[in-house]
Amino acid sequence: MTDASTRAAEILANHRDSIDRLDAILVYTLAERFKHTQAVGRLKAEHDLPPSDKAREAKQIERLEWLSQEADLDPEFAKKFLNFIIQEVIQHHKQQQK
Ligand SMILES: C=C(O[C@@H]1C=C(C(=O)O)C=C[C@H]1O)C(=O)O
Repeated sequence: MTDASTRAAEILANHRDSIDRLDAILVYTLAERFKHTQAVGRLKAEHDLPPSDKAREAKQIERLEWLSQEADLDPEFAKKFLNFIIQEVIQHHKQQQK
């Protein structure tokens, strides 16, 4: 291997280490979020509240748009990602009402 390719392999390994740590943060963050949404689902089931709340979601999407711009993240991707999670949460809430 040349010096340049050895250096490139080191840089790649460092980036991948960081990516692995960030993936762990994402998994723990999502798990923590689902713990809270499960608690919200229990509360909704106990008090006969609907599984979804479109007004709350609209506020979250608006905030996310601003946050993504601040963070230099594609806002369309951020919206798709949040929507994907919220749809999963709503399914959980529907299950909790059965
Ligand atoms: C968690 C809630 O239930 C649903 C899921 C949401 C979410 O995952 O952020 C937001 C709104 C609701 O449609 C809530 O009402 O706060």
